[in-house]
Amino acid sequence: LTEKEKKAREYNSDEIEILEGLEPVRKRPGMYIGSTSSQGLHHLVWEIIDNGIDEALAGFATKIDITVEKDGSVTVIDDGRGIPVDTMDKNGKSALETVFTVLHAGGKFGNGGYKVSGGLHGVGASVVNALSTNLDVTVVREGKKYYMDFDHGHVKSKIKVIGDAPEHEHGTRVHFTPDPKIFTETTEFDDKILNTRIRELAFLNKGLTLAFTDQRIANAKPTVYKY
Ligand SMILES: Cc1cc(C)cc(-c2cc(NC(=O)[C@H]3COCCO3)[nH]n2)c1
Repeated sequence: LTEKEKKAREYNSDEIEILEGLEPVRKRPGMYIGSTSSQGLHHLVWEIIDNGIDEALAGFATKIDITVEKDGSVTVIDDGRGIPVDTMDKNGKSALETVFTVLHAGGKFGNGGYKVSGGLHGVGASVVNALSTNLDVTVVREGKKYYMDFDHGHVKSKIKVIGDAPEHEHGTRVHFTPDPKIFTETTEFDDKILNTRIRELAFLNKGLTLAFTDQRIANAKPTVYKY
């Protein structure tokens, strides 16, 4: 086979999906997050938190922990059911991978009802993934701990079981580093912006606990919001 013939043969449906999936997001980020200024940067956190709020609205998550890590990356953890990890018959990928690599892939709403809160259970997750140099996700559900990570939205390591978990432990942890090639104004999170909106989200979702910790500050303690 000539190189040309090999290339033609390799360009199969997987390529189509990935190109369709996230390339447009990196090409026109403003279409998906409004802008690539500080406001767009913080929108990444809102998208991930919104998915945790959807899980709380569904009646499963009671707490969402948000942390700015020392290196400026962000970790968000909820105690919901955990994003499903089983393989989707549609594309042979795990539901977890699909949520982070396919645009508009999100959770169905129980009663099929229309969305009332922000996100659509995962629609924003793939956008955050596309605009991050690295994103890793850990899911604890049904007695097992699953892990996978991504590089600029592309799968870096496929889903794998990294351990067992007690039956009563469950949830999702998403950790991401915004891409400085996209967020050219700043990739530095502002804890006044974060605290203000996180407090607002706690007020809007009474009963849900949101805790914020800024690890860039020495001996930082969580600020807990609950109404
Ligand atoms: C059943 C089901 C289906 C889908 C698509 C997402 C979820 C889901 C999604 C989340 N959480 C998230 O996406 C983010 C929310 O912030 C904490 C880290 O995980 N919890 N549960 C659950």
